This record gives sequence, structure tokens and C-alpha cells, in this order.
Amino acid sequence: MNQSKEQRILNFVLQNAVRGDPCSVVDTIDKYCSQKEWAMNVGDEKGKVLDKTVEEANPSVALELGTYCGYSAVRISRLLKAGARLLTVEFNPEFAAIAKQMIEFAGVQDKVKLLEGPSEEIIPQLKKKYEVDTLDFVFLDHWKDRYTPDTKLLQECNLLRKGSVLLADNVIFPGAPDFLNYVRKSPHFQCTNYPSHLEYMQVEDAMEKAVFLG
Ligand SMILES: O=C(NCCO)c1cc(-c2ccc(F)cc2)cc(O)c1O
Ligand SMILES: [Mg+2]
Repeated sequence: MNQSKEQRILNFVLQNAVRGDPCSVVDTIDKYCSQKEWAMNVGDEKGKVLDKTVEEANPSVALELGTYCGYSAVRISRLLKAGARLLTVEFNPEFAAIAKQMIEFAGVQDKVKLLEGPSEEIIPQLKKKYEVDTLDFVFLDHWKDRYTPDTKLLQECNLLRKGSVLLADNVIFPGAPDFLNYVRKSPHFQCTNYPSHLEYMQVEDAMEKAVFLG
């Protein structure tokens, strides 16, 4: 059976990164995906914007939509304070299986809970099933046409509080035009755009930060 690209990325990490060292896992994925096979990790340039946004928010409870191979789950969780946690949601079972191994190899499994399934099903379960009160930080990096309905769902489920930070990847490429429209027109969000580039490419992209105002 031919290996998937995601399995090849994981194997490269297992062979070349340092077990228990999240930074080496992040750097090793970036090395593979910039030199050998492109993959849709947020990457290092946009990853630096993610780092600064996470550090500024200093979340106790963070949510990621779109785990993929676990690159940003490892990148985010390495910055979390003691006792803080990241819930990360992945719909694709093959991706989830790779991400689980990536998170364990990086040694951040105690900070990260990987939830497998559709975001529209998991978000309404966060309060009762996953003991979430409100979310301090949300990274949107899943299907681009889900950014807007899931943002509305987070609001409807009372998962956002005054100051909750949303950060969305790919608002230029592949693009999330309806999301930009929604948060920029809404009186409930204060938005900031961070121009950047598509991971590992010289293609324009950007991230959008949307702070919930209550
Ligand atoms: O779909 C994406 N994520 C959710 C997956 O479950 C995604 C896609 C791309 C991308 C794809 C194809 C291309 F040609 C260019 C970009 C990039 C990203 O950063 C992404 O997050
Ligand atoms: Mg992305």
C-alpha cells in the first residue's frame, strides 16, 4: 500500500526530530515541506504571527479547528502556560491518526486533546462533554467555507467571552471572503489583518485576527 504524504511527513519527523522537543518537530516539518513535499501546515512565516498572537492572548483554554498533521497544535501548545490546554478538531481520520503520533512524539500530549469529527458536531459539545466554560483563543485553519458558520456557532453556544481572540489562516489564499465580510462588518468583533504568504510559497496570503467584544 503506498504511503500517504502525511505518513511520509510523520516518518521524516520520527527519523530526524528530537523526541520530546516541540521546536525540533516544528522545524523538521518545515524542512521537509519546504525542501521535499509541499503540505498545508501554517508554516514558519505565518507561524510567527500565530506565536505572537498566542503569547499575547496567553490562553488557559484554546481551540484549533483543522489539526491536519499536528504542526500548529505542537506550535501552539509549546507556548501554553502550565495547566493550560488546547483542544484540536480534525474531521479526516487519516490526518487525525498522523497528528496523534506527531503530538505524542513532540511530548505535548498532556496539553493537547485531539477531537476527531466534524466541527459543527463537536463545537456544541465543548461545554458539557469537554468541560469548557469559554474559549480564550481559537485558531481557524479547517475548511475555509466552515469559518463563518463555525464562528456563528461559537457565538450561539456562548463559547466566546469579551476578549476571546480568533485567528484565521488563509483569508487570502485559498481565501475566506465570507468570513472576512462577516467579522469585519460585525459590531461584535475588532479585526486586524496580517499580510503574509502561503506556506512554503511566494504566493500572497494573510491571517485575520478577530477579537470578540461581547
Ligand atoms: O484546506 C486547507 N485546510 C483545511 C484542510 O482540512 C488548506 C488548504 C491550503 C491550500 C490548498 C491548496 C493550494 F493550492 C493552496 C493552499 C492551505 C492551507 O493553509 C490550508 O489550511
Ligand atoms: Mg491553513
